[in-house]
Amino acid sequence: MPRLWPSLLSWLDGHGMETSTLPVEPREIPGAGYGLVAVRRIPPATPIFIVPASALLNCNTLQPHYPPKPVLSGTQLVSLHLLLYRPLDHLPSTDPLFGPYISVLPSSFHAHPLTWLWKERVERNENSVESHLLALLPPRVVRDLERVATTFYADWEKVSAYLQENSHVQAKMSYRPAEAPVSNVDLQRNFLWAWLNVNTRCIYHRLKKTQSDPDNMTLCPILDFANHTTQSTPLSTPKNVTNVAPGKKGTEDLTFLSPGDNWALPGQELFLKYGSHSNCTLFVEYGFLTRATERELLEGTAQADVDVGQAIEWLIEGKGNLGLWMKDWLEAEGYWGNWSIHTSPAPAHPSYRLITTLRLYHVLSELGADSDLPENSDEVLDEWRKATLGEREIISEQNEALWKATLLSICNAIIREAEAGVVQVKRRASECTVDWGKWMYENIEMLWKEELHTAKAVVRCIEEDVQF
Ligand SMILES: C[S@@+](CC[C@H](N)C(=O)[O-])C[C@H]1O[C@@H](n2cnc3c(N)ncnc32)[C@H](O)[C@@H]1O
Repeated sequence: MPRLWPSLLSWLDGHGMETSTLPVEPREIPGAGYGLVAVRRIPPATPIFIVPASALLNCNTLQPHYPPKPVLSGTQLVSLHLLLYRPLDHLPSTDPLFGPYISVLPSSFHAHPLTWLWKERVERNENSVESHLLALLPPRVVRDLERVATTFYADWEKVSAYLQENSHVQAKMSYRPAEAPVSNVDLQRNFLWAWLNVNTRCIYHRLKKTQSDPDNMTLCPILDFANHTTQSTPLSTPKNVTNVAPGKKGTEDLTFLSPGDNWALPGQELFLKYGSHSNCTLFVEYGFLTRATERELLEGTAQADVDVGQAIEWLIEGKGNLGLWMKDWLEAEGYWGNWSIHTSPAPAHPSYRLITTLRLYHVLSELGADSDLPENSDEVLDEWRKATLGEREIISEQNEALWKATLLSICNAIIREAEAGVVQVKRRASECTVDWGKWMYENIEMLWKEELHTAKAVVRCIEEDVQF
C-alpha cells in the first residue's frame, strides 16, 4: 500500500469517516499500479465505505478557499490546487486542506501517452523512449491523443492566466523558492501531473443543478484506487446517488456498495467501470487498455471500435467542390464525423453513420471532382434521405455494391497498415531497455492488432454478404 496510507486514514477519521472497519485497501497489482482489494469477506451489495463530502476534492470544497470565486471549471480548479501542492522529493504535500490525500496520489505519469507528447514538444528529443513510442502509435490513436492534448493546453491557458492575475495564489506554491520564480516549463510539467491525476481519477458526482454540467465531478479518496473492468460486476453507489440533484446543503457524502452478485473474498480486487470506452479512448485518456484475443475480436465476443474518420475525410476531400458540398450536406443532416467499424455485437459491422455517409458519397460518385451538382440533385438527395429515415431499405442495388466495395478497400488499407505496425512494434520492443516501456510496446501492439482484427472481421462479413 502507499507509504502514507495510514496518514490518509487518520485524516479521513478527522472528517468523521469510519475507517477502522474499512474492508478494502490499496495493493500493488501487476501492470496496473495499485488496485482496491478486499481485506476480508464482503457480502454482496453492501455499503463498504462512506466518504464524507468534506473529504471530496471538487469545486464545492475548493471554491471557498479561492476568493473571489475563480472563473475556472471544476477540472481546472482541482488541477490548480494539485499544482500548488504537488508533493516533491517524496515528502508529504504541504496542503493544509487535502495534504494527506494529495500525498497518496501517483507521483508520476511517465507511462501516460500525454506525458510522451508533452515531453516531445518540450524536449524535442527524437531518440527518447517517449518519441519512439509515439512514432509507433496508429494514426487514429494519435488523432485522439491530439484531442486530449488540446483540452490539456486549453486548461493550462486558463490556469496560467489565473495564476498571473493572482500572484498571491502562486505564492502558496509549496516548492516555489522565494528568490526565483518557477520556470514556465516546470510549472507546466507540474500542471500536467495535476491534470492527469484529475482526468484519470475523477468520477462523475452531481454537484450542480443540471445533469450535464461539466463541474459535476470529484476526486474521491480510497475509491480512486479502483481499477477499471468490463469483466466483473463493479462497485456501485446506492440508487445511482451520484446522479441525484444536490440537496439544499449542496454537498452529499458518497457511499459505495460492494459488487451486487457475489461475496468478495479476501485478496479479491474490486473494480469500477469507467464507462463503455473503446481501447483507443482508454489508452489516450487513462494510459492503459484491455486485452482481447484474435478469436474474441473476430467472433465479436470482445468489443473493439476503430475510427475510420481520416479515410472518409480524405475520400470526400478528393471530390473537390463536390466534396465540399457533400460535407455541408452531411453536416446539415447530422452525419458528419464519428465514422467507425465495430466487432460487437456480432456480426462485425460499420456504424450506421458510416453506411449513411458512404451511401451519399456513392449517390454522386460517378460525377467528377469539380463538377456541378446534377440538375435533379433534390431528387437524388430525396432518395438518400428516404433511406436514412427508413422509408426505404436501400437507395439501389448498385449503390449498395459501391459503398461496400469502398468499405472493403478502407478495411484492406487498415489491414495492410496494421500488419506493418505490428511488425515495427515487435522490432522496436526488442531494443527497449526501460521496464514500463516494454509494457507499453505490448499495449501499442494490442492497439494495432485490434485494428487489424476488427478490419478483418468486417471484410469477412462483406465477403459473406452479411446484411448490416
Ligand atoms: C482511478 S486510477 C486507479 C488506481 C491506480 N491503478 C493507482 O495505482 O493509483 C486509474 C488509473 O489506473 C490504471 N488502471 C485502471 N484500470 C486499469 C486496468 N484495467 N488495467 C491497467 N491499468 C489500469 C490506469 O493507469 C488509470 O489511469
